[in-house]
Amino acid sequence: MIDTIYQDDSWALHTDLYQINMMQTYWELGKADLNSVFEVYFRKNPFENGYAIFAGLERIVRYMEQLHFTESDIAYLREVQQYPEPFLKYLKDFKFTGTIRSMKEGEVVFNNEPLIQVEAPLAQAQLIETALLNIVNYQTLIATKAARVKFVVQDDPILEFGTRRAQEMDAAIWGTRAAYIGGFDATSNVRASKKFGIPVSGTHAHSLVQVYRNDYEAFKAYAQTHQDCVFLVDTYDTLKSGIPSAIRVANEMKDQINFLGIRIDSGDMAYISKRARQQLDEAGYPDVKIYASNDLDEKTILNLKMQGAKIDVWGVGTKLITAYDQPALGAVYKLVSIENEQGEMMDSIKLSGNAEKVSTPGKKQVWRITSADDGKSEGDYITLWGERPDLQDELYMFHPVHTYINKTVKNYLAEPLLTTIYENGKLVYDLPTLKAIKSYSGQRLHDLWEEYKRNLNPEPYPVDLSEECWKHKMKNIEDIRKQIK
Ligand SMILES: Nc1ncnc2c1ncn2[C@@H]1O[C@H](COP(=O)(O)OP(=O)(O)OP(=O)(O)O)[C@@H](O)[C@H]1O
Ligand SMILES: O=P(O)(O)OC[C@H]1O[C@H](OP(=O)(O)OP(=O)(O)O)[C@H](O)[C@@H]1O
Ligand SMILES: O=C(O)c1cccnc1
Repeated sequence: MIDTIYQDDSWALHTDLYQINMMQTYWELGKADLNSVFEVYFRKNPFENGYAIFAGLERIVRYMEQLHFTESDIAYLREVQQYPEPFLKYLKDFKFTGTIRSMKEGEVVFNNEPLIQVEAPLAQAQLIETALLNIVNYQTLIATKAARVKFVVQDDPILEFGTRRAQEMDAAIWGTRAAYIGGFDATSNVRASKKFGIPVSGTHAHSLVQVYRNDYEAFKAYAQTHQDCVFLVDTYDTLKSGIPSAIRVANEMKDQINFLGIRIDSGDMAYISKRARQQLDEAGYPDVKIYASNDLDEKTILNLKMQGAKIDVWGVGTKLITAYDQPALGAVYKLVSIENEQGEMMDSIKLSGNAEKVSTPGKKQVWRITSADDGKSEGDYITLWGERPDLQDELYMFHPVHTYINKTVKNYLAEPLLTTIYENGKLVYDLPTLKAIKSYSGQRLHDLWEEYKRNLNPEPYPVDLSEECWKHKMKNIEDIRKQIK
Protein backbone atom coordinates (compact mmCIF):
# COMPACT_ATOMS: atom_id res chain seq x y z
CA MET A 1 0.00 0.00 0.00
CA ILE A 2 1.20 3.50 -0.79
CA ASP A 3 1.18 5.41 2.51
CA THR A 4 3.75 7.91 3.65
CA ILE A 5 2.62 8.35 7.27
CA TYR A 6 2.72 4.77 8.59
CA GLN A 7 5.28 2.38 7.21
CA ASP A 8 3.29 -0.50 8.65
CA ASP A 9 -0.15 0.75 7.65
CA SER A 10 -2.62 -2.12 7.24
CA TRP A 11 -6.22 -2.83 6.27
CA ALA A 12 -7.16 -4.16 9.73
CA LEU A 13 -8.59 -0.78 10.74
CA HIS A 14 -10.48 -0.51 7.45
CA THR A 15 -13.62 -1.35 9.40
CA ASP A 16 -16.31 0.50 11.30
CA LEU A 17 -15.58 1.35 14.93
CA TYR A 18 -18.69 -0.54 15.99
CA GLN A 19 -17.19 -3.80 14.76
CA ILE A 20 -14.23 -3.43 17.13
CA ASN A 21 -16.56 -2.34 19.93
CA MET A 22 -18.68 -5.48 19.41
CA MET A 23 -15.51 -7.59 19.24
CA GLN A 24 -14.57 -6.18 22.65
CA THR A 25 -17.97 -7.05 24.10
CA TYR A 26 -17.82 -10.60 22.69
CA TRP A 27 -14.25 -11.06 23.87
CA GLU A 28 -14.79 -9.77 27.40
CA LEU A 29 -17.98 -11.80 27.87
CA GLY A 30 -16.62 -15.03 26.43
CA LYS A 31 -18.48 -15.01 23.12
CA ALA A 32 -15.65 -14.10 20.74
CA ASP A 33 -15.03 -17.70 19.71
CA LEU A 34 -18.62 -18.86 19.29
CA ASN A 35 -19.04 -20.25 15.80
CA SER A 36 -21.11 -17.95 13.61
CA VAL A 37 -22.33 -17.86 10.02
CA PHE A 38 -22.86 -14.58 8.16
CA GLU A 39 -24.04 -14.26 4.57
CA VAL A 40 -23.66 -11.40 2.07
CA TYR A 41 -26.54 -10.66 -0.29
CA PHE A 42 -28.33 -7.74 -1.94
CA ARG A 43 -32.08 -7.31 -2.13
CA LYS A 44 -32.57 -5.70 -5.53
CA ASN A 45 -30.66 -6.12 -8.77
CA PRO A 46 -28.89 -2.84 -9.62
CA PHE A 47 -30.00 -0.53 -12.47
CA GLU A 48 -33.32 -2.46 -12.68
CA ASN A 49 -31.21 -5.07 -14.43
CA GLY A 50 -32.21 -8.74 -14.48
CA TYR A 51 -28.93 -9.92 -12.87
CA ALA A 52 -25.62 -8.70 -11.46
CA ILE A 53 -22.03 -9.69 -12.19
CA PHE A 54 -20.25 -10.67 -8.99
CA ALA A 55 -16.84 -9.00 -8.61
CA GLY A 56 -14.41 -8.33 -5.79
CA LEU A 57 -13.22 -11.78 -4.74
CA GLU A 58 -9.58 -11.24 -5.67
CA ARG A 59 -9.41 -8.10 -3.59
CA ILE A 60 -11.09 -9.86 -0.68
CA VAL A 61 -8.39 -12.51 -0.81
CA ARG A 62 -5.66 -9.83 -0.86
CA TYR A 63 -7.32 -8.19 2.14
CA MET A 64 -7.65 -11.47 4.04
CA GLU A 65 -4.06 -12.49 3.28
CA GLN A 66 -2.62 -9.50 5.12
CA LEU A 67 -5.27 -9.14 7.80
CA HIS A 68 -3.48 -8.46 11.08
CA PHE A 69 -3.13 -5.51 13.46
CA THR A 70 0.26 -3.83 13.13
CA GLU A 71 2.22 -1.95 15.81
CA SER A 72 0.82 1.42 14.72
CA ASP A 73 -2.74 0.01 14.56
CA ILE A 74 -2.47 -1.19 18.16
CA ALA A 75 -0.80 2.05 19.27
CA TYR A 76 -3.68 4.01 17.73
CA LEU A 77 -6.31 1.80 19.40
CA ARG A 78 -4.50 2.20 22.73
CA GLU A 79 -3.91 5.93 22.63
CA VAL A 80 -6.89 7.29 20.77
CA GLN A 81 -9.60 4.72 21.47
CA GLN A 82 -8.29 3.61 24.90
CA TYR A 83 -9.25 -0.04 24.60
CA PRO A 84 -8.17 -2.14 27.61
CA GLU A 85 -4.75 -3.74 27.43
CA PRO A 86 -5.88 -7.43 27.51
CA PHE A 87 -8.22 -6.80 24.56
CA LEU A 88 -5.38 -5.07 22.68
CA LYS A 89 -3.23 -8.13 23.30
CA TYR A 90 -6.02 -10.26 21.77
CA LEU A 91 -6.09 -7.98 18.70
CA LYS A 92 -2.31 -8.06 18.41
CA ASP A 93 -2.47 -11.86 18.12
CA PHE A 94 -5.54 -11.76 15.84
CA LYS A 95 -5.52 -14.30 13.04
CA PHE A 96 -8.45 -15.27 10.85
CA THR A 97 -9.20 -18.96 11.37
CA GLY A 98 -12.59 -19.21 9.70
CA THR A 99 -14.04 -20.54 6.46
CA ILE A 100 -15.17 -18.33 3.59
CA ARG A 101 -17.26 -19.56 0.70
CA SER A 102 -18.03 -17.36 -2.24
CA MET A 103 -19.47 -17.08 -5.69
CA LYS A 104 -16.71 -17.16 -8.28
CA GLU A 105 -15.65 -13.79 -9.60
CA GLY A 106 -17.53 -13.00 -12.81
CA GLU A 107 -20.50 -15.17 -11.78
CA VAL A 108 -23.95 -14.07 -12.85
CA VAL A 109 -25.78 -13.54 -9.56
CA PHE A 110 -29.21 -12.42 -8.41
CA ASN A 111 -30.96 -10.61 -5.61
CA ASN A 112 -31.66 -12.42 -2.36
CA GLU A 113 -29.09 -15.18 -2.75
CA PRO A 114 -25.95 -15.57 -0.64
CA LEU A 115 -22.90 -14.32 -2.54
CA ILE A 116 -20.41 -14.89 0.24
CA GLN A 117 -20.68 -16.96 3.40
CA VAL A 118 -18.37 -16.43 6.35
CA GLU A 119 -18.31 -19.19 8.95
CA ALA A 120 -15.94 -18.09 11.67
CA PRO A 121 -15.49 -17.31 15.35
CA LEU A 122 -17.93 -14.48 16.00
CA ALA A 123 -15.43 -11.66 16.68
CA GLN A 124 -13.46 -12.52 13.53
CA ALA A 125 -16.53 -12.63 11.32
CA GLN A 126 -17.63 -9.28 12.71
CA LEU A 127 -14.33 -7.52 11.99
CA ILE A 128 -14.30 -8.31 8.26
CA GLU A 129 -17.90 -7.29 7.50
CA THR A 130 -17.14 -3.70 6.53
CA ALA A 131 -14.27 -4.43 4.15
CA LEU A 132 -16.12 -7.30 2.45
CA LEU A 133 -19.18 -5.16 1.82
CA ASN A 134 -17.05 -2.19 0.75
CA ILE A 135 -15.30 -4.32 -1.88
CA VAL A 136 -18.25 -6.34 -3.18
CA ASN A 137 -20.73 -3.47 -3.25
CA TYR A 138 -18.56 -1.33 -5.50
CA GLN A 139 -16.98 -3.90 -7.77
CA THR A 140 -20.21 -5.80 -8.39
CA LEU A 141 -21.97 -2.56 -9.26
CA ILE A 142 -19.34 -1.56 -11.83
CA ALA A 143 -19.09 -5.03 -13.38
CA THR A 144 -22.88 -5.02 -13.78
CA LYS A 145 -22.96 -1.54 -15.29
CA ALA A 146 -20.24 -2.66 -17.70
CA ALA A 147 -22.30 -5.69 -18.70
CA ARG A 148 -25.23 -3.40 -19.49
CA VAL A 149 -23.02 -1.31 -21.77
CA LYS A 150 -21.64 -4.48 -23.36
CA PHE A 151 -25.21 -5.64 -24.01
CA VAL A 152 -25.89 -2.65 -26.26
CA VAL A 153 -22.52 -2.35 -28.03
CA GLN A 154 -22.48 -6.10 -28.79
CA ASP A 155 -19.20 -6.69 -30.66
CA ASP A 156 -18.04 -3.06 -30.92
CA PRO A 157 -14.93 -2.37 -28.82
CA ILE A 158 -15.56 -0.46 -25.56
CA LEU A 159 -12.85 1.45 -23.74
CA GLU A 160 -12.93 2.43 -20.08
CA PHE A 161 -12.04 6.16 -19.76
CA GLY A 162 -13.27 6.91 -16.23
CA THR A 163 -10.23 7.37 -13.98
CA ARG A 164 -10.41 11.18 -13.85
CA ARG A 165 -14.05 11.05 -12.76
CA ALA A 166 -13.87 8.07 -10.40
CA GLN A 167 -14.52 8.35 -6.67
CA GLU A 168 -10.76 8.50 -5.94
CA MET A 169 -7.80 6.39 -6.98
CA ASP A 170 -8.71 2.97 -5.60
CA ALA A 171 -12.11 3.14 -7.25
CA ALA A 172 -10.49 3.90 -10.61
CA ILE A 173 -8.15 0.92 -10.35
CA TRP A 174 -10.57 -1.73 -9.08
CA GLY A 175 -13.44 -0.22 -11.02
CA THR A 176 -11.66 -0.62 -14.31
CA ARG A 177 -10.84 -4.22 -13.43
CA ALA A 178 -14.55 -4.81 -12.71
CA ALA A 179 -15.45 -3.11 -16.00
CA TYR A 180 -13.09 -5.47 -17.82
CA ILE A 181 -14.78 -8.46 -16.18
CA GLY A 182 -18.17 -7.07 -17.20
CA GLY A 183 -17.22 -6.78 -20.86
CA PHE A 184 -14.95 -3.79 -21.51
CA ASP A 185 -12.01 -4.44 -23.82
CA ALA A 186 -9.40 -1.98 -22.56
CA THR A 187 -8.70 0.83 -20.10
CA SER A 188 -6.99 4.18 -20.39
CA ASN A 189 -5.49 3.68 -16.89
CA VAL A 190 -1.86 2.68 -17.25
CA ARG A 191 -1.43 1.44 -13.66
CA ALA A 192 -4.49 -0.80 -13.97
CA SER A 193 -2.92 -2.26 -17.09
CA LYS A 194 0.38 -2.84 -15.29
CA LYS A 195 -1.29 -4.32 -12.20
CA PHE A 196 -3.84 -6.56 -13.86
CA GLY A 197 -2.69 -7.03 -17.45
CA ILE A 198 -5.75 -5.24 -18.85
CA PRO A 199 -5.07 -4.02 -22.41
CA VAL A 200 -4.38 -0.28 -22.31
CA SER A 201 -5.54 2.12 -24.97
CA GLY A 202 -5.68 5.84 -25.60
CA THR A 203 -5.93 8.72 -28.04
CA HIS A 204 -4.97 12.29 -27.10
CA ALA A 205 -6.66 15.24 -25.38
CA HIS A 206 -7.89 18.64 -26.54
CA SER A 207 -4.86 20.20 -24.84
CA LEU A 208 -2.57 18.86 -27.59
CA VAL A 209 -4.58 20.70 -30.22
CA GLN A 210 -4.77 23.80 -28.04
CA VAL A 211 -0.98 23.80 -27.65
CA TYR A 212 -0.52 23.97 -31.45
CA ARG A 213 -3.58 26.22 -31.85
CA ASN A 214 -4.42 24.32 -35.00
CA ASP A 215 -5.69 20.80 -35.79
CA TYR A 216 -3.27 20.14 -38.63
CA GLU A 217 -0.14 21.16 -36.70
CA ALA A 218 -1.19 19.15 -33.68
CA PHE A 219 -2.00 15.96 -35.63
CA LYS A 220 1.23 16.31 -37.60
CA ALA A 221 3.23 16.60 -34.39
CA TYR A 222 1.52 13.55 -32.95
CA ALA A 223 2.04 11.61 -36.15
CA GLN A 224 5.75 12.45 -36.20
CA THR A 225 6.12 10.93 -32.74
CA HIS A 226 3.67 8.00 -32.84
CA GLN A 227 3.06 5.12 -35.17
CA ASP A 228 -0.57 4.43 -34.16
CA CYS A 229 -2.74 7.52 -34.52
CA VAL A 230 -6.29 8.31 -33.42
CA PHE A 231 -6.89 12.04 -33.83
CA LEU A 232 -9.32 13.98 -31.65
CA VAL A 233 -11.10 16.09 -34.24
CA ASP A 234 -13.62 18.23 -32.34
CA THR A 235 -11.51 20.97 -30.72
CA TYR A 236 -12.48 23.73 -33.16
CA ASP A 237 -14.75 22.45 -35.90
CA THR A 238 -15.08 18.72 -36.49
CA LEU A 239 -16.30 18.68 -40.08
CA LYS A 240 -14.60 21.79 -41.43
CA SER A 241 -11.22 21.53 -39.74
CA GLY A 242 -10.76 18.41 -37.56
CA ILE A 243 -11.43 15.65 -40.06
CA PRO A 244 -9.90 17.41 -43.09
CA SER A 245 -6.73 17.98 -41.03
CA ALA A 246 -6.61 14.34 -39.95
CA ILE A 247 -6.96 13.26 -43.60
CA ARG A 248 -4.27 15.72 -44.73
CA VAL A 249 -1.79 14.42 -42.14
CA ALA A 250 -2.59 10.81 -43.06
CA ASN A 251 -2.06 11.59 -46.78
CA GLU A 252 1.27 13.23 -46.03
CA MET A 253 2.58 10.60 -43.64
CA LYS A 254 1.38 7.63 -45.72
CA ASP A 255 2.93 4.37 -44.41
CA GLN A 256 4.87 6.15 -41.70
CA ILE A 257 1.78 5.97 -39.50
CA ASN A 258 -1.19 3.68 -38.89
CA PHE A 259 -4.14 6.01 -39.27
CA LEU A 260 -6.40 4.03 -36.95
CA GLY A 261 -9.16 6.46 -36.19
CA ILE A 262 -10.64 9.78 -35.28
CA ARG A 263 -12.39 10.58 -32.00
CA ILE A 264 -15.48 12.77 -31.60
CA ASP A 265 -16.15 14.14 -28.12
CA SER A 266 -18.98 16.65 -28.56
CA GLY A 267 -21.90 17.72 -30.67
CA ASP A 268 -24.62 15.63 -32.24
CA MET A 269 -22.72 12.40 -32.53
CA ALA A 270 -25.21 10.70 -34.82
CA TYR A 271 -25.08 13.48 -37.40
CA ILE A 272 -21.35 14.16 -37.07
CA SER A 273 -20.34 10.50 -37.20
CA LYS A 274 -22.32 9.96 -40.41
CA ARG A 275 -20.71 12.98 -42.06
CA ALA A 276 -17.31 11.92 -40.71
CA ARG A 277 -17.74 8.43 -42.19
CA GLN A 278 -18.58 9.95 -45.53
CA GLN A 279 -15.53 12.24 -45.50
CA LEU A 280 -13.19 9.42 -44.49
CA ASP A 281 -14.62 7.02 -47.10
CA GLU A 282 -14.36 9.61 -49.85
CA ALA A 283 -10.74 10.27 -48.90
CA GLY A 284 -9.97 6.55 -49.27
CA TYR A 285 -10.00 5.63 -45.58
CA PRO A 286 -12.93 3.22 -45.21
CA ASP A 287 -11.11 1.22 -42.51
CA VAL A 288 -10.37 4.16 -40.27
CA LYS A 289 -12.53 3.81 -37.17
CA ILE A 290 -14.71 6.46 -35.59
CA TYR A 291 -14.33 6.66 -31.82
CA ALA A 292 -16.89 8.47 -29.69
CA SER A 293 -16.84 9.68 -26.09
CA ASN A 294 -18.73 12.27 -24.02
CA ASP A 295 -20.90 11.19 -21.12
CA LEU A 296 -21.88 7.98 -22.82
CA ASP A 297 -23.80 5.19 -21.16
CA GLU A 298 -25.89 2.26 -22.34
CA LYS A 299 -28.92 4.46 -22.95
CA THR A 300 -27.15 7.06 -25.12
CA ILE A 301 -25.25 4.36 -26.99
CA LEU A 302 -28.47 2.47 -27.77
CA ASN A 303 -30.05 5.71 -28.93
CA LEU A 304 -27.08 6.57 -31.12
CA LYS A 305 -27.19 3.11 -32.68
CA MET A 306 -30.91 3.53 -33.32
CA GLN A 307 -30.15 6.77 -35.14
CA GLY A 308 -27.69 4.94 -37.35
CA ALA A 309 -24.62 6.66 -35.91
CA LYS A 310 -21.45 5.48 -37.65
CA ILE A 311 -19.49 4.91 -34.44
CA ASP A 312 -17.13 1.93 -34.24
CA VAL A 313 -15.43 2.32 -30.85
CA TRP A 314 -17.01 3.63 -27.65
CA GLY A 315 -15.14 5.38 -24.84
CA VAL A 316 -17.08 5.37 -21.57
CA GLY A 317 -15.98 7.13 -18.40
CA THR A 318 -18.04 9.00 -15.82
CA LYS A 319 -21.30 7.13 -16.07
CA LEU A 320 -19.62 3.73 -15.79
CA ILE A 321 -16.99 4.28 -13.13
CA THR A 322 -19.29 6.23 -10.79
CA ALA A 323 -22.29 3.93 -11.41
CA TYR A 324 -23.98 7.22 -12.16
CA ASP A 325 -27.63 6.16 -12.16
CA GLN A 326 -27.34 3.91 -9.10
CA PRO A 327 -24.33 4.69 -6.95
CA ALA A 328 -24.88 1.91 -4.35
CA LEU A 329 -25.70 -1.78 -4.60
CA GLY A 330 -26.87 -2.13 -1.01
CA ALA A 331 -25.44 -5.58 -0.28
CA VAL A 332 -25.73 -6.53 3.40
CA TYR A 333 -23.97 -8.97 5.74
CA LYS A 334 -26.42 -10.81 7.96
CA LEU A 335 -26.03 -13.28 10.78
CA VAL A 336 -27.84 -16.50 9.81
CA SER A 337 -26.61 -18.89 12.51
CA ILE A 338 -24.81 -18.67 15.86
CA GLU A 339 -23.55 -21.23 18.36
CA ASN A 340 -25.27 -21.22 21.74
CA GLU A 341 -23.67 -21.83 25.13
CA GLN A 342 -24.37 -25.56 24.73
CA GLY A 343 -22.35 -25.70 21.54
CA GLU A 344 -25.39 -26.07 19.23
CA MET A 345 -25.88 -23.92 16.13
CA MET A 346 -29.01 -21.76 16.43
CA ASP A 347 -30.31 -20.28 13.19
CA SER A 348 -31.18 -16.63 13.26
CA ILE A 349 -33.67 -14.48 11.37
CA LYS A 350 -34.34 -10.76 10.86
CA LEU A 351 -38.06 -9.95 10.54
CA SER A 352 -39.61 -7.12 8.57
CA GLY A 353 -43.11 -5.92 7.74
CA ASN A 354 -42.12 -6.37 4.10
CA ALA A 355 -42.16 -10.11 3.23
CA GLU A 356 -39.36 -9.66 0.66
CA LYS A 357 -37.09 -8.21 3.36
CA VAL A 358 -37.38 -11.05 5.90
CA SER A 359 -33.98 -12.77 6.01
CA THR A 360 -33.64 -16.52 5.39
CA PRO A 361 -32.18 -18.24 8.47
CA GLY A 362 -29.55 -20.97 8.42
CA LYS A 363 -26.32 -21.75 6.62
CA LYS A 364 -27.16 -22.19 2.96
CA GLN A 365 -25.90 -23.23 -0.45
CA VAL A 366 -27.00 -21.76 -3.79
CA TRP A 367 -27.51 -24.17 -6.68
CA ARG A 368 -27.77 -23.14 -10.31
CA ILE A 369 -30.36 -25.35 -11.96
CA THR A 370 -29.86 -25.78 -15.70
CA SER A 371 -31.50 -27.96 -18.29
CA ALA A 372 -29.44 -31.07 -19.00
CA ASP A 373 -30.56 -30.77 -22.65
CA ASP A 374 -29.41 -27.29 -23.60
CA GLY A 375 -27.48 -26.00 -20.57
CA LYS A 376 -29.86 -23.04 -20.22
CA SER A 377 -30.81 -21.74 -16.79
CA GLU A 378 -34.00 -22.83 -14.98
CA GLY A 379 -33.36 -20.73 -11.90
CA ASP A 380 -31.32 -20.64 -8.70
CA TYR A 381 -32.31 -22.87 -5.83
CA ILE A 382 -31.27 -22.07 -2.27
CA THR A 383 -31.01 -25.00 0.12
CA LEU A 384 -30.02 -25.47 3.72
CA TRP A 385 -26.44 -26.65 3.95
CA GLY A 386 -26.21 -30.42 3.35
CA GLU A 387 -29.25 -30.76 1.07
CA ARG A 388 -28.39 -32.44 -2.23
CA PRO A 389 -30.68 -31.36 -5.08
CA ASP A 390 -28.04 -32.73 -7.46
CA LEU A 391 -28.97 -36.26 -6.33
CA GLN A 392 -32.74 -35.90 -6.83
CA ASP A 393 -34.66 -36.92 -9.97
CA GLU A 394 -36.97 -33.94 -9.99
CA LEU A 395 -37.13 -30.60 -8.29
CA TYR A 396 -40.15 -28.68 -7.12
CA MET A 397 -39.33 -24.99 -7.55
CA PHE A 398 -41.64 -22.30 -6.20
CA HIS A 399 -41.52 -18.56 -5.59
CA PRO A 400 -40.60 -18.00 -1.91
CA VAL A 401 -43.25 -15.29 -1.38
CA HIS A 402 -45.86 -15.99 -4.08
CA THR A 403 -45.81 -19.77 -3.66
CA TYR A 404 -48.52 -20.35 -6.29
CA ILE A 405 -45.84 -19.60 -8.89
CA ASN A 406 -44.18 -23.00 -9.17
CA LYS A 407 -42.84 -25.65 -11.51
CA THR A 408 -41.44 -29.17 -11.40
CA VAL A 409 -38.09 -29.52 -13.17
CA LYS A 410 -36.80 -32.84 -14.54
CA ASN A 411 -33.64 -33.75 -16.39
CA TYR A 412 -31.65 -30.95 -14.85
CA LEU A 413 -28.15 -30.26 -13.58
CA ALA A 414 -27.66 -28.70 -10.15
CA GLU A 415 -24.39 -26.88 -9.63
CA PRO A 416 -23.38 -25.55 -6.21
CA LEU A 417 -22.26 -21.93 -6.56
CA LEU A 418 -20.63 -21.16 -3.22
CA THR A 419 -17.04 -22.37 -3.50
CA THR A 420 -14.69 -22.71 -0.55
CA ILE A 421 -12.06 -19.96 -0.63
CA TYR A 422 -10.72 -20.21 2.93
CA GLU A 423 -10.91 -23.36 5.02
CA ASN A 424 -10.14 -22.83 8.70
CA GLY A 425 -8.08 -19.77 7.91
CA LYS A 426 -6.15 -21.29 5.02
CA LEU A 427 -6.51 -20.12 1.44
CA VAL A 428 -7.58 -23.23 -0.51
CA TYR A 429 -8.70 -21.58 -3.75
CA ASP A 430 -6.52 -20.89 -6.79
CA LEU A 431 -7.41 -17.42 -8.00
CA PRO A 432 -8.10 -17.56 -11.74
CA THR A 433 -6.43 -15.13 -14.14
CA LEU A 434 -8.38 -12.00 -15.01
CA LYS A 435 -8.80 -13.25 -18.57
CA ALA A 436 -10.28 -16.51 -17.27
CA ILE A 437 -12.67 -14.56 -15.01
CA LYS A 438 -13.82 -12.41 -17.93
CA SER A 439 -14.39 -15.37 -20.17
CA TYR A 440 -16.18 -17.30 -17.39
CA SER A 441 -18.51 -14.35 -16.94
CA GLY A 442 -19.27 -14.24 -20.67
CA GLN A 443 -20.02 -17.97 -20.69
CA ARG A 444 -22.33 -17.71 -17.67
CA LEU A 445 -24.23 -14.85 -19.29
CA HIS A 446 -24.52 -16.88 -22.47
CA ASP A 447 -26.26 -19.64 -20.47
CA LEU A 448 -28.94 -17.20 -19.31
CA TRP A 449 -32.14 -16.88 -21.34
CA GLU A 450 -32.37 -13.66 -23.34
CA GLU A 451 -35.51 -12.65 -21.40
CA TYR A 452 -33.45 -12.19 -18.22
CA LYS A 453 -30.71 -10.25 -20.01
CA ARG A 454 -32.51 -7.41 -21.74
CA ASN A 455 -31.66 -3.98 -20.35
CA LEU A 456 -35.25 -2.81 -20.04
CA ASN A 457 -37.89 -4.59 -17.95
CA PRO A 458 -36.20 -8.00 -17.85
CA GLU A 459 -38.19 -11.03 -16.67
CA PRO A 460 -37.47 -11.74 -12.99
CA TYR A 461 -35.13 -14.73 -12.75
CA PRO A 462 -36.36 -17.38 -10.30
CA VAL A 463 -34.39 -17.45 -7.03
CA ASP A 464 -36.25 -20.08 -5.04
CA LEU A 465 -35.92 -21.71 -1.64
CA SER A 466 -36.00 -25.49 -1.26
CA GLU A 467 -39.05 -26.78 0.62
CA GLU A 468 -36.86 -27.56 3.60
CA CYS A 469 -35.32 -24.10 3.60
CA TRP A 470 -38.71 -22.43 3.15
CA LYS A 471 -40.36 -24.46 5.97
CA HIS A 472 -37.40 -23.73 8.23
CA LYS A 473 -37.86 -20.02 7.56
CA MET A 474 -41.60 -20.19 8.32
CA LYS A 475 -40.89 -22.06 11.55
CA ASN A 476 -38.36 -19.42 12.60
CA ILE A 477 -40.91 -16.68 11.94
CA GLU A 478 -43.53 -18.55 14.00
CA ASP A 479 -41.10 -19.18 16.88
CA ILE A 480 -40.14 -15.50 17.06
CA ARG A 481 -43.81 -14.45 17.00
CA LYS A 482 -44.61 -16.84 19.88
CA GLN A 483 -41.62 -15.53 21.84
CA ILE A 484 -42.78 -11.93 21.40
CA LYS A 485 -46.30 -12.78 22.59
N1 LIG B 1 -27.48 12.13 -31.54
C1 LIG B 1 -27.50 12.05 -30.22
N2 LIG B 1 -28.55 11.46 -29.62
C2 LIG B 1 -28.60 11.37 -28.29
N3 LIG B 1 -27.66 11.83 -27.46
C3 LIG B 1 -26.58 12.41 -28.01
C4 LIG B 1 -26.45 12.56 -29.40
N4 LIG B 1 -25.28 13.19 -29.64
C5 LIG B 1 -24.70 13.42 -28.45
N5 LIG B 1 -25.46 12.94 -27.47
C6 LIG B 1 -25.23 12.98 -26.01
O1 LIG B 1 -25.79 14.20 -25.55
C7 LIG B 1 -25.01 14.73 -24.49
C8 LIG B 1 -24.56 16.13 -24.91
O2 LIG B 1 -23.90 16.69 -23.85
P1 LIG B 1 -23.25 18.11 -23.86
O3 LIG B 1 -24.29 19.12 -24.13
O4 LIG B 1 -22.43 18.22 -22.60
O5 LIG B 1 -22.25 17.92 -25.08
P2 LIG B 1 -21.75 18.95 -26.09
O6 LIG B 1 -22.28 20.30 -25.85
O7 LIG B 1 -21.98 18.37 -27.41
O8 LIG B 1 -20.20 18.90 -25.80
P3 LIG B 1 -19.32 19.57 -24.65
O9 LIG B 1 -18.80 18.37 -23.92
O10 LIG B 1 -18.27 20.27 -25.43
O11 LIG B 1 -20.18 20.46 -23.82
C9 LIG B 1 -23.85 13.78 -24.26
O12 LIG B 1 -24.17 12.89 -23.22
C10 LIG B 1 -23.77 13.03 -25.57
O13 LIG B 1 -23.24 11.72 -25.40
O1 LIG C 1 -17.28 11.66 -20.87
P1 LIG C 1 -16.81 10.47 -20.14
O2 LIG C 1 -17.66 9.28 -20.37
O3 LIG C 1 -16.56 10.77 -18.70
O4 LIG C 1 -15.38 10.04 -20.77
C1 LIG C 1 -14.16 10.63 -20.43
C2 LIG C 1 -14.05 12.05 -20.87
O5 LIG C 1 -12.81 12.52 -20.44
C3 LIG C 1 -12.24 13.36 -21.44
O6 LIG C 1 -12.78 14.64 -21.34
P2 LIG C 1 -12.10 15.83 -20.55
O7 LIG C 1 -12.94 17.02 -20.81
O8 LIG C 1 -11.84 15.45 -19.12
O9 LIG C 1 -10.65 15.98 -21.23
P3 LIG C 1 -10.29 16.41 -22.71
O10 LIG C 1 -9.75 17.76 -22.61
O11 LIG C 1 -9.30 15.40 -23.15
O12 LIG C 1 -11.55 16.34 -23.49
C4 LIG C 1 -12.70 12.68 -22.71
O13 LIG C 1 -12.62 13.54 -23.78
C5 LIG C 1 -14.09 12.23 -22.40
O14 LIG C 1 -15.05 13.18 -22.75
O1 LIG D 1 -7.49 8.12 -24.53
C1 LIG D 1 -8.51 8.81 -24.54
O2 LIG D 1 -9.06 9.18 -25.57
C2 LIG D 1 -9.12 9.22 -23.21
C3 LIG D 1 -8.59 8.86 -22.02
C4 LIG D 1 -9.17 9.26 -20.85
C5 LIG D 1 -10.30 10.00 -20.88
N1 LIG D 1 -10.83 10.36 -22.04
C6 LIG D 1 -10.26 9.98 -23.21
